[in-house]
Amino acid sequence: MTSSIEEIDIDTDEGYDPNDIQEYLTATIIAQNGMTDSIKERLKSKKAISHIETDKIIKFLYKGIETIPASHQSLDSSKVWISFWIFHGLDMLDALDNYPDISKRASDYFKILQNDKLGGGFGGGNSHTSHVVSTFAATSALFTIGTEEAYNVFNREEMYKFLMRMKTSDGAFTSEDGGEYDSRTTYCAIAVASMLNILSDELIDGVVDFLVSCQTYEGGFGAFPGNEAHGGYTFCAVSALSILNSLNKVDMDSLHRWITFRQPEDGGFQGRTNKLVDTCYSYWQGAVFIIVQNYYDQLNNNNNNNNNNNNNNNQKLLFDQTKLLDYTIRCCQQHDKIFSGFSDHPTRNKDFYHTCYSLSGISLAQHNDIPNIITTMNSNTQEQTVPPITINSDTFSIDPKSKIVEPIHPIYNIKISKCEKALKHFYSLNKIN
Ligand SMILES: CC(C)=CCC/C(C)=C/CC/C(C)=C/COP(=O)(O)OP(=O)(O)O
Ligand SMILES: [Zn+2]
Repeated sequence: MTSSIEEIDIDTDEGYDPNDIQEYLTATIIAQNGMTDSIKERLKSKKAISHIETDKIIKFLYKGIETIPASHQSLDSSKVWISFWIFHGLDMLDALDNYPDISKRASDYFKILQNDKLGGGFGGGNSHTSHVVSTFAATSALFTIGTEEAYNVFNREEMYKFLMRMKTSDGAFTSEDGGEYDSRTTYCAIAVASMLNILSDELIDGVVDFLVSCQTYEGGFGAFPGNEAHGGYTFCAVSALSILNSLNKVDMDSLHRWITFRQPEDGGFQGRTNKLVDTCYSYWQGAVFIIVQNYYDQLNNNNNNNNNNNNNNNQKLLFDQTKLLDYTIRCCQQHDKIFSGFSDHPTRNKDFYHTCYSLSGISLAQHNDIPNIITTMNSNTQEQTVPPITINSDTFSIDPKSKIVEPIHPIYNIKISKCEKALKHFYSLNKIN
């Protein structure tokens, strides 16, 4: 096999065999071959454990509540995100609620981050101006804390004014006053408004058209019309369209095809064509698979004139759940004597972001029937119905003693029980518009 791009002499065709596709080596293909090799190596090494090191992960996350490593200094504007990654990671392992004083400490801190006398919304760090993406992280963190004290932090009237101020004339939302806008900022605004029961006709005017225009010829969605399809932005566009009940406007077959090709034989998900698998996409792309599945399920139910949301019990998901668990748990769990957590790739260090989204992806892959949650917990009613969610039995073939991570809502990435409780709370309050 040719080992570098330079060795291919295209002009003379020397050494070029059109039947051997391995000859077409590019920088990204070489990187992918390296990734496949590092996965194979990892699977042979003692580091490849097949159970989730629950206690050590909890220790890693607890430590993060008290001390942020000096190396995270540059992430000052992401304090709100670091809080969410840690809280949600712990919550999925059922280790958040008993942490001493967590509700009061988090609520007091998030009150400081909320700019309710300065135009609404939340900043990402102390004294930061409001940002739509930080506001989504703050909302998710407080939903994850899940107490009345946490819910009472929100100033919904000011939040509504903030989101209305962020609206653009083409149906998107800017990140902040004078900031950029894309499918990500638009999802964050729509998700927050639907979570807090402040979604009005005026707020959503034009949003569906903007999001639909971000779908590319590949089938996935980009940040902006004409941008390359990417898993993060596809999650954002498809989730927001699902909240707005408008997935019928999407070229769903093309999206389905695109997302199916995002799980190469490495087992994990890649964010875009020809790029490396990475554990954060276990959630971003995993959730897209589930939203697509829920869309087809609903379509089939409607075609069958059947009003039950779904009749298939123990319905498997549209991706290879075992392979995703294998990549995430065995290849990317980085453990030492005391701590454990997840990295993006087999040869890298653990961090809070990948620990949160790896556990979120594991949660999706360990459960079947999760698509039904989207239909029954649709954030526009106080009547939340939690459907039966079955455990994917393949998870036990990887390790019979597997820890089952708590099931999450695929669109909001909040533990189901916390999501149900918060939505009931906010949908019992007056709608603001
Ligand atoms: C709700 C919310 C804030 C969602 C954000 C979702 C989002 C845009 C995630 C993608 C972030 C990410 C890892 C980009 C990597 O691009 P890269 O070019 O470094 O990596 P690649 O090679 O995997 O594409
Ligand atoms: Zn990543």
